[in-house]
Amino acid sequence: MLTITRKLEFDAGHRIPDHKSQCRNLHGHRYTLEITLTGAIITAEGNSDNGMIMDFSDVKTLAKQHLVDVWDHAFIVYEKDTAVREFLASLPDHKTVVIDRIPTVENLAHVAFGILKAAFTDRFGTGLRLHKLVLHETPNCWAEITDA
Ligand SMILES: Nc1nc2c(c(=O)[nH]1)N=C([C@H](O)[C@H](O)COP(=O)(O)OP(=O)(O)OP(=O)(O)O)CN2
Ligand SMILES: [Zn+2]
Repeated sequence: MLTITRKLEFDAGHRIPDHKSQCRNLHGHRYTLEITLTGAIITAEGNSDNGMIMDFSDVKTLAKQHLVDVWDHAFIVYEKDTAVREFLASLPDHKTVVIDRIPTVENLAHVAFGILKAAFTDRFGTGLRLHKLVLHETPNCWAEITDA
């Protein structure tokens, strides 16, 4: 299978409320996101995308629009983490993203995959689709999710 991969980075805060150790504290990461796409190579003479599955700059634009700019410098909080949600709500104009699961790297990868799958699927009528997403929480810890 032929794939292309675009890497992007963003910063976000989170906590894992039930964690046995340090991760129950409010803290943040510089996340690294790798988006792997597959699809037919575009063949359209004279077209800027000719010979590409998708222009890397367009991958970046779409990923920023749907995910990266939404999560960058946000605090990502579990909807049932009431104490933190109330605290964040008390801060004027705070950028908060509420998700329906604990923001572990596994769950963030799952949520990100759903968002980006919808954004990329068959955008050009070439069978374009999100094949794989890798989300690094630290240089040593990451989750990978592949289209079933
Ligand atoms: N399976 C998971 N385990 C842990 C997660 C997670 O999302 N999924 N998250 C954390 C912490 O939030 C943190 O992101 C990881 O902290 P840590 O283990 O300290 O990672 P480091 O890379 O900084 O570890 P070093 O020992 O310094 O290499 C914890 N567990
Ligand atoms: Zn963490």
